[in-house]
Amino acid sequence: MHGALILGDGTVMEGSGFGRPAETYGELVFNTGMVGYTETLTDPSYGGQILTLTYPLVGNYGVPDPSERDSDGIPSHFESDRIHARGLVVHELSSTASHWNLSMTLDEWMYNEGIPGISGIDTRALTRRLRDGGVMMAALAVSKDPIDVPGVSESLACAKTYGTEQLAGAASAGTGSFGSGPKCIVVIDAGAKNAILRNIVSMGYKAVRVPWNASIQEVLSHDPKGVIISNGPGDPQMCPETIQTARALIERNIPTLGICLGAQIMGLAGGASTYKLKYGHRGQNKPCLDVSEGRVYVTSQNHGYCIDPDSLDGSAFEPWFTNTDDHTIEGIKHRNGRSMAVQFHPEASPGPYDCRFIFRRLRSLMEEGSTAKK
Ligand SMILES: NC(=O)CC[C@H](N)C(=O)O
Repeated sequence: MHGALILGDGTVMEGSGFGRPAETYGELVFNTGMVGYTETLTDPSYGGQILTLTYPLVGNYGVPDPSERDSDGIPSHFESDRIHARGLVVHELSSTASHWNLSMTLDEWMYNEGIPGISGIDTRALTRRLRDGGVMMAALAVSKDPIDVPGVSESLACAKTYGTEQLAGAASAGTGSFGSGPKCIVVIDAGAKNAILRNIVSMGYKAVRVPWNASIQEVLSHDPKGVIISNGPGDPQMCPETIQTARALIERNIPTLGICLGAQIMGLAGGASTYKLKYGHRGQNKPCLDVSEGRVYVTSQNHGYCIDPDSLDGSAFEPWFTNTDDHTIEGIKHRNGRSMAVQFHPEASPGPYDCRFIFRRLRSLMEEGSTAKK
């Protein structure tokens, strides 16, 4: 099949199409992870984006069975119930996928999900372009017929830009309850990954999922011991309802953990501000320093926005983690110790499990009250 990737700066890259023939538009971002395309593509935080992978060979272990669920009813291998990225750009698509739990190839899965992909692209050269020019809107066209590049470029110029779309609402899976623990943690779902639910259940708590725009009354109606504000796509400033609920949780001293988009929302609720990074952090080996303990963790990340460090002065929060590559803020904690937020992904999936202790910090806060300050 024909495939063309057309960037907002006028660059055109032609390759072979795979997945579903379609034309799609989104913010083009790159991820440096070497594995984990199943989890990455189903991560709702990629809503509104076309994803390119720097690792050169993709698809060689296929895709597991989407219907497999664990005993708590949470999908075993997928981070949500569908692919959220709008398109996929790879260098080489493996033609010989093989794995013990493979149920289909990446090409078949993307076809079934209606998502176009392109291979034969020098994704490392493309990544250098994004690092120099910053993330930009792009079009991906896949067709059995030759691509009308000028026509697609024209449509790209009219496409809605990433930052102006309300993406969290579309990514939010709505209400649900998982696990059977006697006490519950409410997850405000702005596009929550299933790994967040798995971590809650594995701590012996019930996970109660509420929509991204749930009011404080709706959250409190579940009598939660704590609350997690989830990851999700888009600009955090497009989520005023979630920011309002976060502010109410902070005011009530309810143990709360924000993750990625949730961290940015917590920051905004506490009086800090956010800004857009030039090309974001997306990968599985991003080093983060715990500024109070002087310890560095290897973290999984996927974000394009960040909390402004200068705006933390005079806000309810202080810095907790910084990124040792570019010194941006990667975590904040409330000055009263009752709420905290991390920009990276303690739930991993994909990525290292080194930061699962963040969930245990929330548990300490819920179970020991204000003694668990860190
Ligand atoms: N993974 C996330 O939650 C992403 C948060 C936000 N959409 C960003 O890009 O910064």
